[in-house]
Amino acid sequence: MELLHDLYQLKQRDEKLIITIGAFDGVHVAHRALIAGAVMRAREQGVKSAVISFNPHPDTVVRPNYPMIYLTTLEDKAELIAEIGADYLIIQPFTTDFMQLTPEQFVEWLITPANVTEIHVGEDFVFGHKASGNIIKLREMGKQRGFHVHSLAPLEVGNEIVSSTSIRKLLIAGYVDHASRLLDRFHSVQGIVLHGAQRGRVIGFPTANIEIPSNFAIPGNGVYATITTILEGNRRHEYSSVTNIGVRPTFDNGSRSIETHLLDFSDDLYDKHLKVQFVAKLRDERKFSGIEEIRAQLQLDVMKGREVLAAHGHG
Ligand SMILES: Cc1cc2nc3c(=O)[nH]c(=O)nc-3n(C[C@H](O)[C@H](O)[C@H](O)COP(=O)(O)O)c2cc1C
Ligand SMILES: Nc1ncnc2c1ncn2[C@@H]1O[C@H](COP(=O)(O)OP(=O)(O)O)[C@@H](O)[C@H]1O
Repeated sequence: MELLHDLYQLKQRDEKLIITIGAFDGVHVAHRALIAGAVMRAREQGVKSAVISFNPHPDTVVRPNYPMIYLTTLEDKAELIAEIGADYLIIQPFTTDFMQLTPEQFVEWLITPANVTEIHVGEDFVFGHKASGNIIKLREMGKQRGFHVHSLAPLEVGNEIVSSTSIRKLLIAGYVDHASRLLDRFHSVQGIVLHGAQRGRVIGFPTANIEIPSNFAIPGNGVYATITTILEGNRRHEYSSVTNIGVRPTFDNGSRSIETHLLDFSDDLYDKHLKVQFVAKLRDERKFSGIEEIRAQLQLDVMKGREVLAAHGHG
């Protein structure tokens, strides 16, 4: 897949294109179905497929007072879209000027640089200033301008419509396993390992504390069975792990942290880049009477974590 930042970069190529367009935060099962549909059609016809998305998320510009909580970093989004098989990913900067485009101008922006033959979008797709363009308008414009519109009805998993909003809510409430069914993968959080109070090694469970990324979906406080990956350039080392998100009521009731204990691992992780995938919640965070009691619980957490991860085919 080729990553572009401007549709006009496609102009010189003079290729027929089947495109899909959206914010695609999380690249959840419905996004995947839409993108896979466009990729399949393009392959059938021997033309190229392009995914058009935005950065930052359009909601941050359209609703600036409403805090945005991302499900994916831009890098993860690109990687997930590449895995589906798209030929191009175009990340259009979403600015206040871009937000002002009328639906007609939006479609001109979309189709002028390239030879777009089909546009694949969800049925509820809206575009242009104040979301005044919809699928009916897009079809009308397609008739005039010579592209076909394919729409996908809202996708359900177990009678529930899949949406980035519902996944954010599930994660924040700690339902990481439920969220993973709508994502078709485990939700993950990445960060650099910071120095903590160095209490972990005293308890017998050293924990790598990762910096909490801002504006990102962090699962609710609690203890989770996780898979932690150490990212070093192109190298990735994966470990089973148990992770606590919270304020450590037994000790300091301090600032919120994400701390992960890697199983069958003993090495320095400070300043390393970690990715933690959340598989299932094990329990709520609690206040214990002291080190002995928390140590006994952590041993149980590790046992339970191993069981849960094994049931998911890991470890
Ligand atoms: C799997 C796991 C579960 C944890 N559960 C709790 C908990 O329920 N209550 C609590 O106060 N701290 C909990 N902790 C946090 C420990 O208290 C913490 O790792 C310890 O304070 C070390 O902090 P440090 O990394 O800053 O040295 C948990 C940590 C892990 C790894
Ligand atoms: N199995 C492990 N899981 C997590 N961190 C480990 C592990 N083994 C060694 N470490 C190292 O120990 C550090 C955590 O020890 P800890 O006493 O909890 O200190 P801190 O409070 O600074 O996090 C990690 O950042 C990492 O460098």
